[in-house]
Amino acid sequence: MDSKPRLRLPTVDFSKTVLKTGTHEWDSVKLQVKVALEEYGCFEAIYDKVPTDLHKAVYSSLEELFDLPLSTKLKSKSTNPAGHGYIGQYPSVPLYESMGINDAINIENVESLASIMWPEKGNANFCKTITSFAQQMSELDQIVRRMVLESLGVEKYYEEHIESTNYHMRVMKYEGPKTSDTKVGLTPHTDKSTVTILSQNQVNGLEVQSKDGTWIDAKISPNSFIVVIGDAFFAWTNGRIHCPNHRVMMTGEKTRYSTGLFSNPKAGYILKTPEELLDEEHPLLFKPFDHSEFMSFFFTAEGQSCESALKTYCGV
Ligand SMILES: O=C(O)CCC(=O)C(=O)O
Ligand SMILES: [Fe+2]
Repeated sequence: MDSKPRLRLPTVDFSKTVLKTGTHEWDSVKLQVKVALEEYGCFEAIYDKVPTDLHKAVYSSLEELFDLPLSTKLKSKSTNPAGHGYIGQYPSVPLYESMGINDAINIENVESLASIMWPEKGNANFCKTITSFAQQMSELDQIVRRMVLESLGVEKYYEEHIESTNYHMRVMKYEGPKTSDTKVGLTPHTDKSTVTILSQNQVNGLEVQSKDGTWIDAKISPNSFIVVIGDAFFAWTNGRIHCPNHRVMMTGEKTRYSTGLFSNPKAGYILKTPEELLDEEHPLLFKPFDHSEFMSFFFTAEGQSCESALKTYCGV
C-alpha cells in the first residue's frame, strides 16, 4: 500500500499566449511563479513552444548516446573539467549514467562531444537536436528568472544576470531496476545552479521534497518541464525563494531518460546578493562568491560530505 500523501507540485502554464513583460498575462503567470518558488522552489511548467517532435528526437538521441560502449562513453571524461563528461558506474547509484555538455546552447560544444562519441563522422542529428532543445529550455530559464527578479523588485539586475550565465547541460539515463521494489536512481541533493530546467521521457521517478519533509512525486505531463531553483539563486535572492532537495526513485522495467539545463554563473563572476534584498528582517545569508570556486569546493571530500556545501562554503 502506498502511504504517501498525494501531493502534487504546482503547475504554471506558460503556453496560452505570447508572454510579454508588462502585460496582464505576464503579471498573472509571474505571480504563480513567485508563489510556487517561495513555497516549493519548484514547479511543473507547461511550455508548448518546444514541439513534440523535438522532445521525441531528444530521447531517441539519448538512447543512441547511452547505447554506445562504455569504453567510448568514458572517453568524454578526460578532456573535460570536473562535472563535465561521463558520470556513471557508481556503486551507490548503479542505475544512473549521465553525460555533461558545457555551454550546450552553442553547437560547437555539442559537436566536440559528438566527435569523441562518433569519431568517424560525428553525429549532426544528435548535435542539432541537443542544441536546439538546450536553446529552447534556456528561453524558459530566462522568462522564469526575469519573473523572479521583477517579483522581488530587482529587475535592474536582469541584464547582468543573463550576461553572466553559462548554460550547462546534463543528459541522464536511469535503468529500470526490473523489480517491484523502488530503488534509488539519484540520491537527494540540491542543485548548485541558478535555475535547472528538467525534462524526461514518459517514465516518472523524480521526487521533490517539500519544506515539511514530504517527498512529492513529480508526475510530468508530456512536453512539460520541471523548473527547480538551485543554491546560486537561493543565495542571490537571500533565501527569498526555496531551493528544494530532490532525488530520483525508480521502479519497474522501463528506462528513464532525462535532461537538465543548469544556468550557472560564469567563472570569474562574483555572485553578490543585491542590497535591495537586505534589511533587518532579512540579514545577509551568504557572502559574495565565485560560483566556479564553489563548484570546486563542492567536489572536495568536505564539500561532498557536509550537510550544505553552500552554507559551509560561504554562509554568514
Ligand atoms: O533526472 C532527473 O529528473 C533529475 C536529475 C537531477 O536532479 C540532477 O541532475 O541534478
Ligand atoms: Fe538535481
